[in-house]
Amino acid sequence: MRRSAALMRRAFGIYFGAAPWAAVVSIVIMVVGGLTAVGTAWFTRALIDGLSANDNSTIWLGVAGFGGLAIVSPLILHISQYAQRDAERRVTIRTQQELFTAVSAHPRLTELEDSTFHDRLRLAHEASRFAPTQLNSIVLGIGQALITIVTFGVTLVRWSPLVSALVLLAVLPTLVAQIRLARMRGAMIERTVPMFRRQAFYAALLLDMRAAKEIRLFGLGGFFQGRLLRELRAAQAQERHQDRLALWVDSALATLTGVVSLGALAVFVARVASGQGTAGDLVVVIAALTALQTSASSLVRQIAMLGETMIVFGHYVDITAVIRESRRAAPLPALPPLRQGLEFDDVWFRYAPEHDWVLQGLTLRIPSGSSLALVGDNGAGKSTVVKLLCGFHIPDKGVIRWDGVDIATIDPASLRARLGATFQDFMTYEFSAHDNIAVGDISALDDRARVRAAASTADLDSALNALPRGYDTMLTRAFSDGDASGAGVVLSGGQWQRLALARAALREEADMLILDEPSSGLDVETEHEINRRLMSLRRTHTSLLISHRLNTVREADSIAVLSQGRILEQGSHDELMAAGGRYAELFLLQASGYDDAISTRTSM
Ligand SMILES: Nc1ncnc2c1ncn2[C@@H]1O[C@H](COP(=O)(O)OP(=O)(O)OP(=O)(O)O)[C@@H](O)[C@H]1O
Repeated sequence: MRRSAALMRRAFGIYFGAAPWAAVVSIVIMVVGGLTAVGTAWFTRALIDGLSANDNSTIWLGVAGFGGLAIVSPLILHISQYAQRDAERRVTIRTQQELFTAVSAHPRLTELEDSTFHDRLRLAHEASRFAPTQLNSIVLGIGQALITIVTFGVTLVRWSPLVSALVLLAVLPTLVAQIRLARMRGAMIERTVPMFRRQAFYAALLLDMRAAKEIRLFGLGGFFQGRLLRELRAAQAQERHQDRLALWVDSALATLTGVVSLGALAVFVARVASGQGTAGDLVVVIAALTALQTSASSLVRQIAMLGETMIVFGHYVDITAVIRESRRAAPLPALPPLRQGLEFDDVWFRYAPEHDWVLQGLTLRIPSGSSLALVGDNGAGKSTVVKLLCGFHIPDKGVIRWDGVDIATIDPASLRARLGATFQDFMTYEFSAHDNIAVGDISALDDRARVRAAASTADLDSALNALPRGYDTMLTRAFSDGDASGAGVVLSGGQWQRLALARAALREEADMLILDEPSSGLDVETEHEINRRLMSLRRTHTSLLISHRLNTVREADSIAVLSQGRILEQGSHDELMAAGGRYAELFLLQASGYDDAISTRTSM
């Protein structure tokens, strides 16, 4: 009950805050609308009785009142529709802003990688678009139905309290049934969310430009479409089952209330026939019975919808609670510039309790101003080290220290402001080339010189200048953003990689540079050139470099080999080669590939 009250308060807070005028208009309309039905009945009665009694003043009262309502009622309908739609637009802006602030407010990735969280997020997203407005309409609808019920109820009670009580009691079973049906529907909505989410995933996949090549080459269109339809059918089957149940229950209960109303009508007709009322009275009674029946069933339906909408809106409120929690929480301390170094101290980590350990007692130190290269087999945990360093996850055991301070205890945003990074799975945004680089440090959005300098560091400046609209060229063909020339281009894989490097280079003030596989897609010449430029960047920064191409890591101050979640060996290139361990083995294996190629060429 307390939760329901809190949800209602929140919904009204959003609605009244976003569209106060629409809120006031809708309340006025609710009252006027609630009185319209009884007004129409009473003016009709005046008209009929005036005509029967040849009483001109009563006739004119009936005509004026009836005519006035005939004009006002449609007007009310139009104004209320306008107010409702305008409120919807304003509420959507507010809720979208709130919802996405909440999503971005999650400082770690742990929750975002949880499928249950995504199910709730989908419900919250749906609720954000309709729930506050719908809850407001429902409450107003309930108010309107109650006004109609009370006004007609008073009329009927004057005629026969017993029959009136029976008519109202007949609504009770419907009320109970509708509340149960609403709960079942709420549970059904929660059950079908994963199916609709999958269906949306397949739909997005079938429309995704990046997936288009593989879908066509491997002939996956029909296969994905089949899966999409399978999810949709499964979800719809649950909806259909629920709708059928509601149909049976609603039909049975509607018949019951219909029979009761019919009985009540028979009683009143008999009374008028025996001279205990006028024809006009009978009109009012018929109108009252009809209005009571429709208002009561509308009331019941609104109460049921209230329950269903609150279940969905509850997810919105829970998801956005993170905003208020983060406002209430004491601010975490900010991180000072790196002076001594960064240290992983016996760090253990796994992505979920049911998963295997990825890091098993990792101990590693990167002194300030030095460069450390991390190498190791696929799946050894190198990118995981980067994610922990960026504070996306917190170690299960052990500590990561920045100048001796546990990074789990400081503000993640201040940590990230001190890092420049290129991830292995970097993003390719469907923006212009300029914006694609500027996202690396959004303060550079209007600073063309800084963006160009960063592009130069990644050896990309001349390639971007050569594009049809230079740095303003859209790096996509899916959006034109007002450029009717259709000059959007798609960069090559290596060019994208250089662009991702430019993003990292944009943060020239960052204390630490993290490069996760920065050169895997580069041609040899570019790799050499970029290495040369990055080297100067690395000299001025503390850096962590991850690469499978061991010729790119040999200049690092220290090289650490990661294996089975801990450091197997560490030292300079020369030290590790002299030690003849895993690094030396891998280096010689890669070098022998080049030697074979060279000897094949010279023997030709
Ligand atoms: N988000 C995640 N959720 C669950 N498991 C994950 C996640 N990311 C990585 N893993 C698992 O953690 C292990 C280490 O992955 P990681 O990406 O850190 O390896 P890596 O050394 O960077 O590999 P590569 O050289 O192939 O890039 C892998 O077994 C991987 O399946």
